[in-house]
Amino acid sequence: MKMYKLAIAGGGSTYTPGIVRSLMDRLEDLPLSEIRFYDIDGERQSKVAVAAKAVIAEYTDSIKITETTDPETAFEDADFVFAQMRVGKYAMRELDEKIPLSHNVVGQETCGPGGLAYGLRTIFPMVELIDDVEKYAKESCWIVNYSNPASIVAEGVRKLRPNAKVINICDMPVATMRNMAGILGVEREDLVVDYFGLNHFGWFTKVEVDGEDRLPELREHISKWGLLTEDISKIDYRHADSSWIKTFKNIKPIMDFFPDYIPNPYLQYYLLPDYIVENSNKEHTRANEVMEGREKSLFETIRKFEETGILDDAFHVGVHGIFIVDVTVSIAQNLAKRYLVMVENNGTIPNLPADAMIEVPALITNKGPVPEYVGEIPYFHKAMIEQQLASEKILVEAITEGSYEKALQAFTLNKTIPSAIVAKKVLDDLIEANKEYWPTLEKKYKEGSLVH
Ligand SMILES: NC(=O)c1ccc[n+]([C@@H]2O[C@H](COP(=O)([O-])OP(=O)(O)OC[C@H]3O[C@@H](n4cnc5c(N)ncnc54)[C@H](O)[C@@H]3O)[C@@H](O)[C@H]2O)c1
Ligand SMILES: O=P(O)(O)OC[C@H]1O[C@H](O[C@H]2[C@H](O)[C@@H](O)[C@@H](O)O[C@@H]2CO)[C@H](O)[C@@H](O)[C@@H]1O
Ligand SMILES: [Mn+2]
Repeated sequence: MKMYKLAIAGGGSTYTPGIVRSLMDRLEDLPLSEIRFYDIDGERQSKVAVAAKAVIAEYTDSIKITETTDPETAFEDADFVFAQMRVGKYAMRELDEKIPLSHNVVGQETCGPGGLAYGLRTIFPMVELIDDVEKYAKESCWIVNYSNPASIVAEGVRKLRPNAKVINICDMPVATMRNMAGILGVEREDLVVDYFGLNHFGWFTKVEVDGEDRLPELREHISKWGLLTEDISKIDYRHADSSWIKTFKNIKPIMDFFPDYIPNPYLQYYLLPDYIVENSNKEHTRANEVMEGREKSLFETIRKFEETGILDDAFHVGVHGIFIVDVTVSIAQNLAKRYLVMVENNGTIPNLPADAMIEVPALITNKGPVPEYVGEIPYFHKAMIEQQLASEKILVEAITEGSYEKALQAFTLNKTIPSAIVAKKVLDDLIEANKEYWPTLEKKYKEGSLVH
């Protein structure tokens, strides 16, 4: 039996113990001889590894476990690398959210200026990770990447390391399908969906169960409750925070306006930005909620385990862990299972640029994802996608060319930002906050006098 060596980059992530539990649940499909936890923050890594090891010990003692901050130790001879780095950690996420909000612009970790800022921090570390993996791991090694902002990361990788074996994935579509399945009273695996867009920027165009169109029923439900089960207590606890409840409820106003397709919940930031800002607490954002919630409870669970040997059932698997393992099993066993992932367009959607990194259904094989033909998309969605795509592509050019003007274009083009004046103010504040992380963005031209 083939045994795999797997490394988790960003091993100190709050998601690590849950992902490890998903891996343990699937050992028959993905037998592991080794798991290596790799992080640039050794202290955080070793604390989180306490929990991850305790989870593994519930299943087996035959997996070699390594914790390291050394890329060679992490990736040598590896078969798979899971990437889940948060460059700048929650401290920078908080600024990505609060700086735009201070200018009355959406403050979000992956959408709008916060996402662009996070992208500017993440592309070069991602390229470094790819280079390390290529240097040390097996030639067949795949990087399965969750690191956000996935859309910008995918574009950066496409441009800077076009031949890298990286598959960029996101759990938002599967989480959305989990809610759809709950509403329809079926299993998520029973849904057959069509979907197109960019990451955190797409639409479900078909939802079928056993060949039957269930979109009309979902439309009807959403028009009353949004994309939540009628009984909110049934919701996955990862999504029980008020911000996630509001997010799933906001599918209702979006579909009241545009009932054709079911939007990815993240479209709220582009279609309802003024409403989102009005309803945001500028002093207490999602980063605070996560630090006070998921992160705090993880470290408390670890402390309790170290003191008492009792491991609370805190490492819920959820769709996040299930999905990354499903994708990996499909690669490892060449199953060609159909999942929504990011791929280079190349004609899948003929009326979008061939070099766009789109999110669509694809068959996941050991040679990578093979996208299913989508066909032309309507003008409204095409126009929205192209605006966002341009913002993300120009941002990547800004990084590679070190260009302030291109960064300003990327911010100005983003639909969450009302004008170039606001774009400049937000960008300048973010440059100041990201001094440690961003490449230098040179100004080619002397600044005009109108903008203060
Ligand atoms: N694509 C998706 O749908 C999806 C879903 C959930 C989370 N995520 C992403 O997963 C990541 C982890 O999220 P989290 O909330 O658990 O964050 P976290 O801060 O708890 O964990 C991230 C870890 O990455 C480490 N790190 C930072 N830079 C690194 C580098 N260059 N090399 C190696 N490690 C590095 C940090 O030290 C930290 O331990 C984030 O990027 C988040 O956006 C993506
Ligand atoms: O605000 P956070 O850190 O809680 O979540 C941000 C991430 O949100 C999405 O992932 C969800 C996922 O949809 C859900 O099923 C579950 O696993 O929790 C995740 C975190 O809430 C999104 O897809 C990611 O890109 C975000 O990083
Ligand atoms: Mn995502």
